[in-house]
Amino acid sequence: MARILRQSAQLARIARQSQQLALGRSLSSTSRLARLAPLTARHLPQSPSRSSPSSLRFYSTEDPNKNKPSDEKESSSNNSSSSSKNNNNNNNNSVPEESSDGQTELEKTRKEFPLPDGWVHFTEEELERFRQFGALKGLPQFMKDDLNRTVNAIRVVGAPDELRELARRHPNGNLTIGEMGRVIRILTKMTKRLAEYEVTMHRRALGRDKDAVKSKEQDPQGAKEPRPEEQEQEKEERHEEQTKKAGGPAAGQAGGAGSGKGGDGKNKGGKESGGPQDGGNPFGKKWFLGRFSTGDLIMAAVVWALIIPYAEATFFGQSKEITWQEVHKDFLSKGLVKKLTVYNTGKVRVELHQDAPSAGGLDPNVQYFFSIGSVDSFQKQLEEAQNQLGIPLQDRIPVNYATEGGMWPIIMAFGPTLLLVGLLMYTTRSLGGRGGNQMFGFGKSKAKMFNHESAVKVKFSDVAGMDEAKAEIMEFVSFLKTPERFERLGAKIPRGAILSGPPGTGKTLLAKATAGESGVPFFSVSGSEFVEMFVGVGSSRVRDLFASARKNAPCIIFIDEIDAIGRSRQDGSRPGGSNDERESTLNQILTEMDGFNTSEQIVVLAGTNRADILDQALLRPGRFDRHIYIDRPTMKGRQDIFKVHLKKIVTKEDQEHLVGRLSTLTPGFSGADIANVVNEAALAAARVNAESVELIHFEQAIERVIGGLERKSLVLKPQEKRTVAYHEAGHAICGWYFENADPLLKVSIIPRGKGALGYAQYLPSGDAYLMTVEQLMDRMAMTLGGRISEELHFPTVTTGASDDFRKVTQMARKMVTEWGMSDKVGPMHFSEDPHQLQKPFSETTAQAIDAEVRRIVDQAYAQCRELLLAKKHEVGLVAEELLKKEMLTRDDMVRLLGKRPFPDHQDFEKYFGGEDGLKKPDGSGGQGQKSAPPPPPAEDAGSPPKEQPSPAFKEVRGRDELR
Ligand SMILES: Nc1ncnc2c1ncn2[C@@H]1O[C@H](COP(=O)(O)OP(=O)(O)OP(=O)(O)O)[C@@H](O)[C@H]1O
Repeated sequence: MARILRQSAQLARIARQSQQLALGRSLSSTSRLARLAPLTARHLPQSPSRSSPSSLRFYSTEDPNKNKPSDEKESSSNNSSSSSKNNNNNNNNSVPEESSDGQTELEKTRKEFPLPDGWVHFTEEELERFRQFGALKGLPQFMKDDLNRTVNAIRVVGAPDELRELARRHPNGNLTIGEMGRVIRILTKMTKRLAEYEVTMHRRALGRDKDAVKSKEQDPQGAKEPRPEEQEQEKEERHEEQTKKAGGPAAGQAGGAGSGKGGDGKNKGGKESGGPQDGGNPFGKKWFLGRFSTGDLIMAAVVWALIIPYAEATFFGQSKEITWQEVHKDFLSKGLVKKLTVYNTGKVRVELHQDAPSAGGLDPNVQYFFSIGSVDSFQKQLEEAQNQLGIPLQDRIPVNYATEGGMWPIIMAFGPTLLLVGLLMYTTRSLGGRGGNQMFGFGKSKAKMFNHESAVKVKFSDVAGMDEAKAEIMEFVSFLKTPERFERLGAKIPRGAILSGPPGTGKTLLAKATAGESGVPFFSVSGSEFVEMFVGVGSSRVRDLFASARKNAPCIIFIDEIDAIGRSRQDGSRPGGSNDERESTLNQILTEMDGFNTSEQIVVLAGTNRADILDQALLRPGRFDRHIYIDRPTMKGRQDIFKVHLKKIVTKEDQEHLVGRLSTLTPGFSGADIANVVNEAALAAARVNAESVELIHFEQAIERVIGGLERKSLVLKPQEKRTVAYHEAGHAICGWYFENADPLLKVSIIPRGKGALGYAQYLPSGDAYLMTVEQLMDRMAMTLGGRISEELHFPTVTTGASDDFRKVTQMARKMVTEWGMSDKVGPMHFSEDPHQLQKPFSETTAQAIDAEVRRIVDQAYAQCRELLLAKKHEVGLVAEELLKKEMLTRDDMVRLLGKRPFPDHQDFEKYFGGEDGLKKPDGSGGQGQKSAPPPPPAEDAGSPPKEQPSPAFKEVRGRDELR
């Protein structure tokens, strides 16, 4: 009961605060909670004992004054009033006093607040006990005040009988969860009633203030010495004012002299702000629940249930530990013991008969207990003692067994569940992100928004070598900047553009530059970020993305790698094709793009390497109206891109010549490759502590980008090295003597990258877009040069030519099936589709194709063998030199073989000094300059068939390929 009353103290405070709120005071719920918490937490460390008192000793169901004569009753009442006043001189709220008509103020007020059904008035003894708790050392003053106010208020308004019954049933505070719920309900009722009471008292006090002010005005001379209560009142006002100054919760209340007995909630300055204007109840159920959520109440109840038992032990448990001998001698032998309760903690509580304290000269307020070793030994001892005392069997002392520390069973039973629920709530909130209205925020778009002022600094000048694409996309910029220019003439602005092309060609860069130029927000998201394992998340993210975009219009949305979601919906037949989640995401994009009108000024750009697999619905006019294909840069484009990136590094090389030479060396390179080469060159220079980046560093970088790292640790056996040298020499001789072969730059037997034991580098004749049959035949013959050289110089052949055969066969097959270069098969195109089960040609055609492919390869073989037989000596020369030097440049070749019998192409002549060595136009450089590599294999699945034969970047594979 004491505990429950303590809770009422909190409730009183809440009620009072509620009243303050109603009067215009602001008191946040956090401060309320902050004030609730110390009530329990601050006092725990002071607990010397944890035993609980028997509530029966403090409370009874009957009013102790009930059977007393009325004058005695009144005096009792008055005594307790005065005692309460003495105990707490701040206790100026609702302390009933005797009125002139003989009725106590308490009785009068009680009449105004008739008890509802099931409510009782607490006895003075019960209330007094509660006040004692307030007087305990260590309790902060504000809590003591609250407690006293609550006691006084409860004294008038009463409390549900259930509360008393609960307290009686559970003196140790071990409530079940169901009972805790009941307590919450009871407390809610009490709070409401207490609040009503305080408001009434407050109104009454206000009325008295007004009267007092009036009488003062009438009798200005009649200032009297203030009564003690008034002095106390003023004292409290001063205290409140100080609190206000210190930023306390009672802000906004004007100070001033008040008169009359009073409620704490009285408006001391006579100035009421925001108070209830009418007679209605400002603390109606709705209001109450609005201020204190169910969560707050449950929290309070849980804290109460878990912590209060300790507080109770601290403040109420005037307990005394005694020994078994004392129990035997002073209690059992005198027959004072009514019951013994054994707790799981090894303590036994001694419950005495009602009249035992007086009979045995004991303090009735002390709870006695003793410790036992084990339950068995205790039972034995007790039995022996009772036998010894000759207590008859029927009068033996009953022994109870109970669990102490009410919180532990609850924690053990409900702790894990509560923890789980708490964790779940926490995760929900923290993952919920903005708004948190969607489960875990999965449905939130992951698009990053760049603000033009901060993040997107890219301009069109940073994007080199794609003039047509830039011009095309410029229109979007003008639309975002000056939409009226287009709308005036009734033109509809394209809603979006698909930027497609091989990887690293600057699609993202172009989109960023568009945002940078137009100066609008830029939402960047990758198609794969819409994909989640949960169905519906993708479309939800699309919705969220477009909703954010609408809020920030005008703006640009850029969806990179849109093929992750925009793949054709008919592709279900393909492995891993049909996917409901992907399709619903795509549908949502289609819907959103239809949903905004052209005046909304949202431009959607999308980047992909696989425009060919996109759904047709995405590509139709009205959605992605523009298709901008961004190819690998041309010679001019590469020069421009090199210029952009060279600006960022320190080099003293002649810019014009450097750019030209590097661009010549890098046909087929994308913008990203070029950026990488420049960066690698700077790193190479830094590695050797060079002052600036030189040409050699660039060429090393190109070689590294193409061929991978040199593998110095890979040591070949002498015979293997010899085979590799003759193999590479075969390629080099072919490249030197076939007219249509690409000019040779370098031949090496230093292993590089993955599996390449040696390689020959050639420079393809510029940006070749077309190839003749002769070029193809020479290239095939040159590719077969390695194996044929092995045949001619060794008794056996090796596995090293496998990759060469693959390339040759592929070229020959394409000549027959795609390029119409076979008379027998004719001008036909049979594309190879690995997913098609049936070939798109008859068996006869298949045989014809096979025969033609074989014929072409045989022809190339014969052509190569003929040359290498004729140049067997030269092959030997080059191979032996290679074995000596491991790497030969074009100069070495000229030295060994003389000038190449055919002129080289223009760019090669210009930047590599033709056959006279690697001289720059100004005469510098020349001898000793390392040559550069060819472009990387141009096998891009998404680009239109640019079926140039892959460059002869030789890979000699090891034996493991056979496994
Ligand atoms: N035309 C260009 N001008 C200047 N730099 C370029 C150009 N193209 C590419 N780059 C460089 O390459 C980098 C990568 O380019 P970007 O990310 O735009 O390629 P992408 O086409 O979007 O590639 P992917 O298709 O793989 O996403 C850029 O950051 C830039 O440094």
